[in-house]
Amino acid sequence: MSQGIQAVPRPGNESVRGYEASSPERAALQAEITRQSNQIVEIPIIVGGKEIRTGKLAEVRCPHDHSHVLARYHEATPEIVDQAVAAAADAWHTWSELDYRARASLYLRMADLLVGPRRYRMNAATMLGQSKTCHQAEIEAACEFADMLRFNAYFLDQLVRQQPVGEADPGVWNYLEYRALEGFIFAVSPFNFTALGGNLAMAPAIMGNTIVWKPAETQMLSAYYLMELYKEAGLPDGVVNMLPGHGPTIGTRALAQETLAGVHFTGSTATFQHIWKTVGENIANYRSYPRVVGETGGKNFVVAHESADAEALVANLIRGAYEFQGQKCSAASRAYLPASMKDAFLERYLAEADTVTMGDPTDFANFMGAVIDERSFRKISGYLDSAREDPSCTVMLGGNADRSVGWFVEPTLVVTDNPQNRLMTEEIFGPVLTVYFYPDAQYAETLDLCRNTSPYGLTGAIFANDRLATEQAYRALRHAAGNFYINDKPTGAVIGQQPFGGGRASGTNDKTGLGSHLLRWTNIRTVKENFAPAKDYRYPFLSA
Ligand SMILES: NC(=O)c1ccc[n+]([C@@H]2O[C@H](COP(=O)([O-])OP(=O)(O)OC[C@H]3O[C@@H](n4cnc5c(N)ncnc54)[C@H](O)[C@@H]3O)[C@@H](O)[C@H]2O)c1
Ligand SMILES: N[C@@H](CCC=O)C(=O)O
Repeated sequence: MSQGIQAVPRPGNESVRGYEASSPERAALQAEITRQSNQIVEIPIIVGGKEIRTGKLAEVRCPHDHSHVLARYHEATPEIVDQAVAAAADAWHTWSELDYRARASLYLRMADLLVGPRRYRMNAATMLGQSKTCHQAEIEAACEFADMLRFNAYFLDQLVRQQPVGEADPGVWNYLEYRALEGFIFAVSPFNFTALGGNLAMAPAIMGNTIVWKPAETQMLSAYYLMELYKEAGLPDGVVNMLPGHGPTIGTRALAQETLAGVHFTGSTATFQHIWKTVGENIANYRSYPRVVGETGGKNFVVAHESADAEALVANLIRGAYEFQGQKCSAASRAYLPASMKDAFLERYLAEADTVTMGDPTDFANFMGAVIDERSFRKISGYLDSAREDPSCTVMLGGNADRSVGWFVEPTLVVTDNPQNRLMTEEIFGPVLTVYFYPDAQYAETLDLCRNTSPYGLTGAIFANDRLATEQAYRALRHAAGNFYINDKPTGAVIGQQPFGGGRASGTNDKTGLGSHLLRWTNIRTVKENFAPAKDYRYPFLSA
């Protein structure tokens, strides 16, 4: 455990670069975008550090230019899942035995590599492959993942220092050992955050666990570069084994393994519920009870009180609803605004939203790119059709989608007079904000309505200047959001500052960015050493 070693330094958050015109970072990023645009990467399966090619290839294309192929990846088969589990088991013997200080040190080095020489590679891959602007890529693929690596090293160090607090009996020494779980962790990541692809594997790995990682199909380019980063930083082979391919094919085989020790998932609620159910059905076949940690969807709200600052409300709704095309689990998706504000709000919102630019995100003039793929495009288009056809809805802005070059969906504002409309209750995962204007006098009822409308509990925000109104919302919405914002957008949580996650249908709320998260990935052993063991079984009351 080496608690005598100097503590891991307390990290700060990595500074976000601005990419202003003629800045050196803009030039460097543009050069890297050009380089990556002019190649097609062949992505292998990586198991035990070895590259495997099945020849069954799938493509990664630019969402904003779907004729542009960026990469081809080899799809894993069920037999390769078995090989990955075996490779993880092999690596476990050395990785889980390694001193925690060595693992922490490796993570700090990895973070420095990421935001140093590999920064533009990760950002460019995220912009091209996931259609993020330079800002959206920078805040997560570079800065957030570096923060995750550094804070996890710090949290690990803090955790192993947590030891029994009771005063030991004379002649006794008690301590805790933070062991790896016995088996492998199945990490499953979504398309929308490169940093999550990283952290879903690397958070359990820092506790000595070894990982079978299944990235999202549409995130494969940045996923591959993450594997390159790990190798370059000196991560031993087999600690993270990457399986590109079809979710259910890989998932079915991985969840059937008797050595499954945990699932670390982020993605949709439906997929997580399926995984949980499968784990439940297989429970008698596992060697231990797998830890199941999952963060899923949201239907995130913004409530404004009549005292709210209208300018701040509009700016934060536009950012919260449309940045990264609304494809954040935290995106503002439903808003409850006072009727007295309606005309002024709409006037300002429409004028501001009219300046929002959409197109190829590698053109630095654009605020938005395209949604991730055809499946997503069709799903969001269905909601736009529903808004147009439903008499309780009026499309005030946008409402159109264009698939001719890329998967583009216009930033959309819908006003509804039915607060139970599906646009107010279901996760859309696209740039669609629906607003319900409530009678000003019904603020308390509206808070109840907001709390009870959706099955999710991820993020939400209150905009108010009146402190009593703020407190009323704080109390009424206590269980409606795991991340609650006051006069701020409900997106953009920062590691170490706003630990992230939600309850209800949104997940297990184990809070990424909080030290206690690592407790889910360790199997603590309590050790009592007795320097003067009893030599007579009789208690004092039995002696003559
Ligand atoms: N709460 C959070 O922190 C958070 C963060 C990011 C994204 N999300 C959510 O993620 C969703 C969007 O991401 P997505 O479209 O990639 O989600 P998704 O559920 O479609 O896919 C997530 C991952 O699960 C895999 N998968 C699918 N079926 C599987 C199966 N049967 N077994 C194992 N793996 C399987 C996919 O291939 C992918 O890697 C949204 O609902 C969003 O809210 C939540
Ligand atoms: N942590 C991110 C959301 C991640 C989900 O997509 C935020 O706070 O906006």
